[in-house]
Amino acid sequence: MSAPRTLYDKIWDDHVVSTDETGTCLLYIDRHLVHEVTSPQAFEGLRLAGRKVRAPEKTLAVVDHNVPTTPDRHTGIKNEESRIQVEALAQNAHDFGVEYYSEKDKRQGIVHIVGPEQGFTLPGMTIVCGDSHTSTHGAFGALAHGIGTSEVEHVLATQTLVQKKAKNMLVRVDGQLPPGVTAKDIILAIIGEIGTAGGTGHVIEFAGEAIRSLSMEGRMTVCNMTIEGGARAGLIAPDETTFEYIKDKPRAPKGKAWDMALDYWKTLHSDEGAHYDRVVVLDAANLPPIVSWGSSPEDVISVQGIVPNPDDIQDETKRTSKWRALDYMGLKPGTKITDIAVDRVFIGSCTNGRIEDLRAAAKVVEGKKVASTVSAMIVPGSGIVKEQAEAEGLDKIFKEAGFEWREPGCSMCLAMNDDRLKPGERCASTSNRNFEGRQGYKGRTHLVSPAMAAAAAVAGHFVDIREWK
Ligand SMILES: CC(C)[C@H](C(=O)O)[C@@H](O)C(=O)O
Ligand code: SF4
Repeated sequence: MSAPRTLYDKIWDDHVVSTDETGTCLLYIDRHLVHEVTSPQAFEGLRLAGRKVRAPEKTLAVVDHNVPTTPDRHTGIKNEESRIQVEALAQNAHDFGVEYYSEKDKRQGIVHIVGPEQGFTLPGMTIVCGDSHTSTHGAFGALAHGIGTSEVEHVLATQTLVQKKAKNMLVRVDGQLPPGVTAKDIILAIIGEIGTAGGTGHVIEFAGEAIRSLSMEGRMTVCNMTIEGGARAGLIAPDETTFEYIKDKPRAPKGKAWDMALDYWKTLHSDEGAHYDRVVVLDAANLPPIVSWGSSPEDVISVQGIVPNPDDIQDETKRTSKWRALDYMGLKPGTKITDIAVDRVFIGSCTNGRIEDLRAAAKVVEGKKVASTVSAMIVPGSGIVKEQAEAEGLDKIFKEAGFEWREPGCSMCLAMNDDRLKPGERCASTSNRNFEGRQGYKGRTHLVSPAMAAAAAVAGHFVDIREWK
């Protein structure tokens, strides 16, 4: 009998092409997702070296960060820099024979939402993208890494990646989530617990009853933010929920190929007794809805809590940095979270821009109105999500409540397109990053779940979704 292995060990072993004397490996890459921000120099490198893309059929390109999300976007991109990046990807995809979803394609959207919904993301695969939130795809039991631009070029040219193996970490979330508490709250709580460096050097496998009970959308939310916890990647073993999600997706294996794939996928779980270098255990039943108060995703607290006092922190560097965060956020220690008023609400991003997220938000706002002091928008994560939401009438619910209903893209998750906060504006956001300037110069971000963001839009301040009527 061979030694028991973790899910990470298994996928790793199945993809190692060669190992050198230092332990550095060449890994075979099954899928490569490409967006406009991190690919122009990579394609240029290929061009200069006279190289081709090694496996165009394993590569998929889509624009997301720079595309406008306003209904008039078919008239073209006004911002010069954004337009150049988007045009470059279109040209590169054409020149190198890579499938490409432009902003006019219904399948366009945020790269990490598009991959899974096309069945491009499958269990057991190695998946890369020049984007840190590639960890999202780990929800399918795929080993999914974010990579840099020079690595994008390497993968385009060779379909391999140079990697050293990371350590194994297990995060087990036992029990069942209480009503009103979501996958977003799970991952925010985990990051609050382990800190933004907590996963450094590790691949995190998420397991336990609460994780198993999550839908694929919820699992993607959890794996998406693994990167905010410092880990190389996040993983969840595939199960019936996974297979059910994948089954009819356009690029999923069909017929005999499906049966064979399923046989393999069912072996993709950690063996009994497999070794983890670190184990963290949380109890889902104790989790509240969570709100971030500072400028790091580890700065989190229960919605029933108060803004903490940095003076209670022993470590001086940390104390100074948390004071700075409070100053940036315009908050005082002791303020009740539910007394914090918001100016903007953003529901979208690769963390929470999927259909289930929009359903959760719509349920909260149905028949209600966005507060007069708040400007709020919903940005579906992809054209497919948008179409599904419209088929269910969610767009009407949102529009009647006073939300803007936008076209798909990264939007206000990061200030790289026209959607951004003005200096001093405070936003309840379903995205994943809250560092200074992330959503716009001097903008203030509070990370929350879709239901919590929706409730804040209506109330004008944070409210405990568990008490929502
Ligand atoms: C622009 C891109 C390289 C970046 C990332 O890698 O994550 C972006 O998606 C982000 O979320 O900050
Ligand atoms: S939605 Fe945000 S986090 Fe996701 S890829 Fe786009 S910018 Fe990055």
